[in-house]
Amino acid sequence: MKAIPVTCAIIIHQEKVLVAKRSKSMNLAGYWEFPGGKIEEGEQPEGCLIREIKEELGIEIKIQSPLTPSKFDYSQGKIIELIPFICTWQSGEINLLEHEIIEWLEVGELPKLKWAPADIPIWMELSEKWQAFRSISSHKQC
Ligand SMILES: Nc1nc2c([nH]c(=O)n2[C@H]2C[C@H](O)[C@@H](COP(=O)(O)OP(=O)(O)OP(=O)(O)O)O2)c(=O)[nH]1
Repeated sequence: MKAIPVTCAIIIHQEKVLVAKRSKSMNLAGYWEFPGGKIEEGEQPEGCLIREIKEELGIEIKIQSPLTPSKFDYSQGKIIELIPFICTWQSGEINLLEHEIIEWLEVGELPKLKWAPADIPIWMELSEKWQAFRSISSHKQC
């Protein structure tokens, strides 16, 4: 069965990570994820992610580096291949256009969330590599 490619953004700002809770209108409601979405035909993963983050959060991001994709079989033939990228916040103000809430968390707080299953290997890899990414600089000033 072919996996559905979905990109997601690990947005790092001031040594914290943005996490988003899926809203009632979404599939997997109530689960936490890294924002992003499905790659459309003819799209590259990076272009997809920039588009999705603008659509979901209303901000511009800069893609910094990829992490390892994670495949999860949600059953009934629905396999998601989640393709993560470390990103920084370039410009714009966050506006929740799809998610219920977002939080900025320290990496050590990530295990406490009820995660969409495909995301678990991704935040684990992020935790392992955190020293390399924690101080990644953002153009966005608070
Ligand atoms: N954006 C995003 N989606 C994720 C993550 N983890 C995870 O399992 N998913 C799943 C949820 C969805 O089934 C799919 C992404 O679809 P989407 O958010 O673009 O669109 P959707 O709600 O209409 O999806 P669907 O109802 O067709 O499944 O990937 C994640 O970290 N970010």
